[in-house]
Amino acid sequence: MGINHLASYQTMGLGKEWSYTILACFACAAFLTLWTRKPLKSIPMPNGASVLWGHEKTVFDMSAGMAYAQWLKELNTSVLKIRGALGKPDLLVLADPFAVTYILQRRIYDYPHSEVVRPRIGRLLGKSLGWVEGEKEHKRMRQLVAASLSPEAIRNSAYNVHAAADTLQERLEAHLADKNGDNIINTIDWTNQATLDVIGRFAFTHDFGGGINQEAISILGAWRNMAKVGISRKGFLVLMVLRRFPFLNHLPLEALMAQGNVRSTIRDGIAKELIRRSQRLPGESTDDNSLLSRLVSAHQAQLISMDELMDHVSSETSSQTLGYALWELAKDPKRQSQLREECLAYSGHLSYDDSQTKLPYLDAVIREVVRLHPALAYMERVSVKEDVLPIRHPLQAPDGQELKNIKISAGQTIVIPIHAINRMDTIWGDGSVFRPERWLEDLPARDILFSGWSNVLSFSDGPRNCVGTRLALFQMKVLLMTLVRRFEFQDTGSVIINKIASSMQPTVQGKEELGPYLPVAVVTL
Ligand code: HEM
Repeated sequence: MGINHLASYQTMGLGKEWSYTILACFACAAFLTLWTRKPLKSIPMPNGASVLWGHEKTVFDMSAGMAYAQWLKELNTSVLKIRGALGKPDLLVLADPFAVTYILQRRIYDYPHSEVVRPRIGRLLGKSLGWVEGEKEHKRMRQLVAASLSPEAIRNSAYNVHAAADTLQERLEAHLADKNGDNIINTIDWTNQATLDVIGRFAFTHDFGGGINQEAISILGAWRNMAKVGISRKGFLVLMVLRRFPFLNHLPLEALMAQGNVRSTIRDGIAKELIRRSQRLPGESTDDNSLLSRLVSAHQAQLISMDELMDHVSSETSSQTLGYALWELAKDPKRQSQLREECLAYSGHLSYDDSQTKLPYLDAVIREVVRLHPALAYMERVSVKEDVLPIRHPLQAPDGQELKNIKISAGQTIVIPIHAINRMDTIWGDGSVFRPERWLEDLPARDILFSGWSNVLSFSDGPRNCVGTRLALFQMKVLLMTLVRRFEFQDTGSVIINKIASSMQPTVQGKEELGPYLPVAVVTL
């Protein structure tokens, strides 16, 4: 190990002694791993693993999700393994529909989040629905949250989404009138403000002032700092070290503290106040079905803790997806006009029911953006016991035999490369192309499609799929419709490289130091 790597650990805030401890741990771990490395021996592996970082540095260096796509294509396989960083045992990468469906739909409680993802969710969002593991506990939390995100709940609260969309429109109009010519915006900033505004109004009956009042600035600022650290080289090092040595999760590292800051900003800043306002006397009846109201009632009935209660202000995923929608449309003026025409032909605010059927092109655009730009580029899970995974596409073992399933041992880390799966040419023909029309044509043959919402994995699948899917889709439709009716979006020519900090973060090539940035030019119509 060279001096530079030692220096890198020190810049993470670990200090010299810790750095030496980690290096010693690494040396032992690497030795043990190489000595005991037996499982997955018939699974293909790409070339190019480095001794120190395995294949994981390549995954980090390339635009998010691309390395998996490249390896799956090169090896002409739907299952592969990659070398883990710092001597971590090989990771199994699954892009096979049978294996993925088996895990997500049938055995999800045997495949909890990996040891690095779970503490991260805990730090970011607290011990909320996304964090909880175990069937009983998860079902309890899920039931609690799901009713507040049902079609009925969204139908009844659609006016909140409309109010946030109107505010966004007014603010952008004012910004463009004011700036006089400076019309390039970072879409992510604007969509972050709008989706925070939606979740505040929808779930917490709380006004974030269009996403720009002091509370909103603190929350979005904390998210941004977390993302900036997460996408940096330092963030990668921390992630790899934590994954290899989970006990380090409890150290005061800057990258971890940045995640913790997001949560404490939410907790200390607004969550307490929201709860205080919503407290009602025990036994007092209510037909209020809002998320906050249900959580507060559950808290009073001691069904969930104060911690669990404070963990539901999250809107980043919808914001990023919406940002990518504007960026794709900016690069494709013809399709943008087609969408505008359809949206202008619909008068007034979009109702939840109409959003399901009345605007087919808007629906197709949203499906296409969700497919091409999944907010989570991949999911990591760990098997709790030995298992045999079914696969649709048999593998060729080195001895020439056909493998029709994969034996895995307890503790096996599994990567489900959502981004690569969603773009597979073997399913879509032109998987990397933005072509909303594919959703208006016949879909590919059923037996090659994955399951999950709209046959893509962006909202995951099975009992732990995204419980907020309906709200996410409705708000993205309303916000996008509002924007394209009033503004034209134009390409700036910037090359976008996607990075990951919990979720997908677009950056401009050569300007990565700016953090998440997805520029488009905007003109008021
Ligand atoms: C485009 C927007 C969104 C995308 C792409 C998305 C994607 C996902 C994915 C992939 C998961 C599974 C994560 C895993 O198991 O590791 C998930 C879970 C979850 N999502 Fe979303 N999400 C979005 C918006 C939302 C919204 C708006 C809400 C709530 C208001 C929400 C709430 C949740 C919750 C609570 C879970 C955990 C569910 C469980 O474990 O049972 N999401 N989401």
